[in-house]
Amino acid sequence: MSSSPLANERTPLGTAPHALAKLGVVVVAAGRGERLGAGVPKAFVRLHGRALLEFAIATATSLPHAGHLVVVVPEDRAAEALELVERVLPANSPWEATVTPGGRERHESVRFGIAALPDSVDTVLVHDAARPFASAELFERVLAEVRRTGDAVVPALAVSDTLKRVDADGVVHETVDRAPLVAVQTPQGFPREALASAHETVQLQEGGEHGAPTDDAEVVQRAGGTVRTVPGERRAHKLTTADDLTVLESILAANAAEALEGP
Ligand SMILES: Nc1ccn([C@@H]2O[C@H](COP(=O)(O)OP(=O)(O)OP(=O)(O)O)[C@@H](O)[C@H]2O)c(=O)n1
Ligand SMILES: C[C@](O)(CO)[C@H](O)COP(=O)(O)O
Repeated sequence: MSSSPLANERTPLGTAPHALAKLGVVVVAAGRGERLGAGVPKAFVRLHGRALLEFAIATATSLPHAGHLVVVVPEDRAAEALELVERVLPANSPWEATVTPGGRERHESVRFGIAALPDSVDTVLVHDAARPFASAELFERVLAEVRRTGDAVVPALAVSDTLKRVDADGVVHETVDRAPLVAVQTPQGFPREALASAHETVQLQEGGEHGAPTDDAEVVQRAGGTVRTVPGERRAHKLTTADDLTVLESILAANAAEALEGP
């Protein structure tokens, strides 16, 4: 960080001055976490004394690139998020950071995040704060594939359970072939222009036959773009319900030295 993110009021919530950033990372942390029901947004849930958002910021800004990080948070959490950014980013970091308010739906928060990136950013990784232990290697794998292909890229894991189609009463109608199915994670990577214009297109279509898109790959696909996959990883597990806390605790224990390393 070239100076404190509070030093320059470029957005309503504060920003650092920016140089020639080419990589942008948007960490979305503005969800309400209703399925978890912790009483605080998931990004601010603490594991071993640290907010989930802190882990995501630390990993994103550990990438060996000069980049610009945008953290998208609920408006009333902006000051807390700025404090986290200041704590995590070392004074000599090549990363600059902006905190900006989110929207009602995830795709709106991403759109606001993209808008807060400096013009010099040409490639964007969008990451859920709710996946705090996605590794730097995963970020690099996605980024390399975006730059190699010029397409959108998402991390994907094979589905390991047998899948059934059921009706509203829970009665099974058929077994679904799982061979062509994958579960996708974040970070998801995109050429900036493709992502920004896809979000504009989807915003105009809102209220149409499709519901709200749940990830950015879907946004790009709806706009006619190609989305590729790279191998995902178990440690990029998402906090969705209370059961996931146990999974995240075990991932943290398995990667404790690295994940709990102080700034
Ligand atoms: N309006 C929203 C909704 C979601 N997110 C972020 O998108 C990620 C994944 O979303 P999800 O798991 O659906 O989070 P929540 O919306 O918080 O969860 P819930 O649906 O249970 O309320 C999270 O890091 C969340 O903070 C966001 O920035 N803005
Ligand atoms: C973006 C995401 O993490 C990809 O799996 C996911 O779509 C988040 O939203 P969800 O509604 O919990 O699937």
